[in-house]
Amino acid sequence: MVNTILPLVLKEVCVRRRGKRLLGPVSLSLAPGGCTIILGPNGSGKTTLLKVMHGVERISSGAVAWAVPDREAQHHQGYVFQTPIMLRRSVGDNLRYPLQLRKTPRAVIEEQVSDWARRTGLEDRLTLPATRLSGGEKQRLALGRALIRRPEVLFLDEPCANLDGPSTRDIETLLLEAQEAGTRVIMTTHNFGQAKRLASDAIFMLNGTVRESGKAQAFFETPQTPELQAFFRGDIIG
Ligand SMILES: Nc1ncnc2c1ncn2[C@@H]1O[C@H](COP(=O)(O)OP(=O)(O)OP(=O)(O)O)[C@@H](O)[C@H]1O
Repeated sequence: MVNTILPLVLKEVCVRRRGKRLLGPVSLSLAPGGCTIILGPNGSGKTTLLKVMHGVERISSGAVAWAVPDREAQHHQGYVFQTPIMLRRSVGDNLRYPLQLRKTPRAVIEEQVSDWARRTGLEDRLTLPATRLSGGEKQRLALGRALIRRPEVLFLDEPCANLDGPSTRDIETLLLEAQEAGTRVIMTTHNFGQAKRLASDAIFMLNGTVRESGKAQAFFETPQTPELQAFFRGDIIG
């Protein structure tokens, strides 16, 4: 059992594909606690950065290091995609699966599944095939399935991109509860309102690099670079 897998430190990380630099050089450090929001125009490298941090995008140069060996750090992370990926099983089995992989005792699994079904508002959907859920329900299930393992770090790529107001609020409530329970959240979004509601700190990506970053209040109220000022005005940049 580890105390913490954080900080996560990226040093001069670059990702190149077919001679084109998609990311970098990026250097940053993420300490425990809070929610980091990654903002930036389409194609600025937000998803690539998130995947590099999660260890599923090969880096071309630089270094990515957790406080513990990578294999150990992997066990304490979750990743939620913009389009939720459902197992072709019932809602309940989707929630059970990550705990079964961990060989959690059956009684504990059932207790956890009913707890997370309640938290995600899916308690009357447990026997339904997950593929039949609505978009908002699927995303709540994807989040519940990630959080049921109590990850120390949770990465989310635009989790509310296709959701309406109430569904977005449900996801944000779950994320705030997760933070209170000790999960470090790192998330991309195009929604400024959501970014302000959730961020304790923020990163602005442009052309594959971090153009500006800082604590949420200063970042949103007094952006320093002309590019972030223009982005907040709604100008087309990049
Ligand atoms: N495997 C790949 N091979 C080649 N190019 C790629 C690959 N993955 C991403 N790209 C390119 O890298 C750049 C950054 O993509 P990325 O998805 O990280 O941006 P993003 O900021 O998340 O964009 P969006 O807001 O549209 O989701 C884009 O130009 C994209 O086309």
